[in-house]
Amino acid sequence: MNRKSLFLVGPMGAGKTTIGKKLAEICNLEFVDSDHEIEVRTGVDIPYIFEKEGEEGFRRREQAVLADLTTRSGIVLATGGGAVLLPENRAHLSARGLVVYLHAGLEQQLARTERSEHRPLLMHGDRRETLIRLFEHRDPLYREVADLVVETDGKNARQLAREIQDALLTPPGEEV
Ligand SMILES: Nc1ncnc2c1ncn2[C@@H]1O[C@H](COP(=O)(O)OP(=O)(O)O)[C@@H](O)[C@H]1O
Ligand SMILES: O=C(O)C1=C[C@@H](OP(=O)(O)O)[C@@H](O)[C@H](O)C1
Ligand SMILES: [Mg+2]
Repeated sequence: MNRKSLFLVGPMGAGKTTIGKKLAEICNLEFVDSDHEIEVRTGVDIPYIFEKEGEEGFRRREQAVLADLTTRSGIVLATGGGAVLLPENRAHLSARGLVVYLHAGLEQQLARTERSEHRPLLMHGDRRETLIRLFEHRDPLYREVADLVVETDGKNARQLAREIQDALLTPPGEEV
């Protein structure tokens, strides 16, 4: 088994957290979610960090956690949607593991972020406008770091986990 870690990137609602868990399960790897790790390390939730320190404070904490978690081998890491914003994060993601960009169309992003009390960036203003603006800025950054781009529209989490497993973890010589 390839012990290189798998890093999932993509917009809010792409399914990074959900598919990451499934993927880790079927590949027998440890699952880690950077947002969850930030919450464990700080003892508070992400909306609280945004409220007290703004997005800038959250990005500093995210940067520190990613610098640490990307050094680990044999994990599936679900990142947050903004993990690719800082060049240092992109460098770590590219250099230290296999990066999977979970792509989702706007309608899917909208449907899957309907319940987003824990996503501060979607709490105010028009969710559709926000998702469009973020995606225009970030899509090129996701593509820049990706070893593999996976379309998530119309597929369930189990199918997607299998698809990624087949694409990345098939032992050499056993490809069909
Ligand atoms: N492929 C999928 N098909 C249908 N629903 C999905 C899919 N992936 C994720 N979801 C649902 O969308 C919501 C957001 O998923 P989540 O894993 O939190 O996304 P992310 O971590 O990328 O923001 C969750 O309610 C999850 O159950
Ligand atoms: O897109 C973003 O900037 C963010 C995405 C969130 O993670 P998910 O993509 O897992 O929802 C979380 O890190 C934070 O609310 C900011
Ligand atoms: Mg998530």
